[in-house]
Amino acid sequence: MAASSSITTSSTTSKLLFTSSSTSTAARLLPFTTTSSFKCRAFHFHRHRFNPLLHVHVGPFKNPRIVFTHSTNRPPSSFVSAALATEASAKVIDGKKVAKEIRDEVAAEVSKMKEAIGVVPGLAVILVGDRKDSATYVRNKKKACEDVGIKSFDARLPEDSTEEEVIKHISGFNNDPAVHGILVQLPLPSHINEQNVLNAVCIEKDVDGFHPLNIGRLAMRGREPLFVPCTPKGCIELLHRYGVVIKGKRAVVIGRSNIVGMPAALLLQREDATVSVVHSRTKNPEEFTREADIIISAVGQANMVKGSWIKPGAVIIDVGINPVEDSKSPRGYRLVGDVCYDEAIKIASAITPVPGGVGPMTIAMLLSNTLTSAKRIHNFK
Ligand SMILES: Nc1nc2c(c(=O)[nH]1)N[C@@H](CN(C=O)c1ccc(C(=O)N[C@@H](CCC(=O)O)C(=O)O)cc1)CN2
Repeated sequence: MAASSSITTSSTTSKLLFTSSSTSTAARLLPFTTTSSFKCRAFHFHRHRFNPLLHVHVGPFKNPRIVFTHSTNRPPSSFVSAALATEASAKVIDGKKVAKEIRDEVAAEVSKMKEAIGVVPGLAVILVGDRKDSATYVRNKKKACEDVGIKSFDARLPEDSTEEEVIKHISGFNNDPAVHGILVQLPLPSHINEQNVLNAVCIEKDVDGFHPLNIGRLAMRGREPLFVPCTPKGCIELLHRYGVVIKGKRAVVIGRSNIVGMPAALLLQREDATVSVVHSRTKNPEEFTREADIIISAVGQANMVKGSWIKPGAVIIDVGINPVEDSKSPRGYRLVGDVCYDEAIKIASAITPVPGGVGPMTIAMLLSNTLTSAKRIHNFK
């Protein structure tokens, strides 16, 4: 296996620029990134600069691929072009497809439960304010519930609602036996204390897994959380379903948000990976990522992770969903991940696309958590 240091970066002092807030889910919640040139150049630059020797490597997915090894000897140009012509690309981890499989599995279980004990799982969603993206996610969650036979309840509260009003709605759902899962769509308007609100959800119905008791249990050896946050759970589920071995591997999580980065790191550790967390204060993050067998990136910086940051054969889970200007797109923008996909696909052994990677898994995991909750509450195996 080629040393990852064979692909170096031009900057020796690079630093992450993303904003790491306790609540943000990376770029889902960030404004547009303006990227004049969206093509990633670092890879091409280094490829030519180092005239790397190329050889075939069989990665975890038995995909023949090209691995770059550092050499000062210039290979014959015909060799280079022949090798480039056969350049293999990473396996694409299809989150949309896996999410559909999970939704089908949940639908079958929901119908079995209804038939056996007459109970229909119920999910309550609280939306405060009128953020368009949040309204879309809530609508998608409602539709996903309908599709699998979960009953959905919702409370839509105005932007200027008080914390007490939000908590009153949570209490109503806490006491409603038809509701097995409760989630408060994030982010909340800035005048509302998110911690107070999340603390008010009873842990038995905390299908988002954001209650401090659930996170605390996730962090402790020998303790089990009642629920695991949906996006990080979706990342691990993708790794499992694609047969990626986690045990004993080096994993790097980029970002330390409460919603994704921090729980993703805890989950990887529970799976016996050796985990590093790279964040906005990390100096030279690429020194960590280049050692990683698995990278989960959740920072919200379009194309921040270059090909040169990636160890050949690594598995990349890209949680970032970043809108970048694109005049050719009808919406005027398109979505890209934190990882420079065009570069990474040539170096990694497997990678999630954006869109269609981790995003759809978030809602599939929510449905699965809601079903688990209803089963637990009604002691249905
Ligand atoms: N209470 C919560 N709030 C938020 C969560 C959460 O898990 N719980 N996560 C995000 C938003 N989110 C769900 O709420 C979410 C984000 C993105 C997707 C998704 O499927 N994305 C698509 C692209 C969609 C598009 O085209 O715009 C994809 O990646 O393919 C689903 C759910 C913040 N808030």
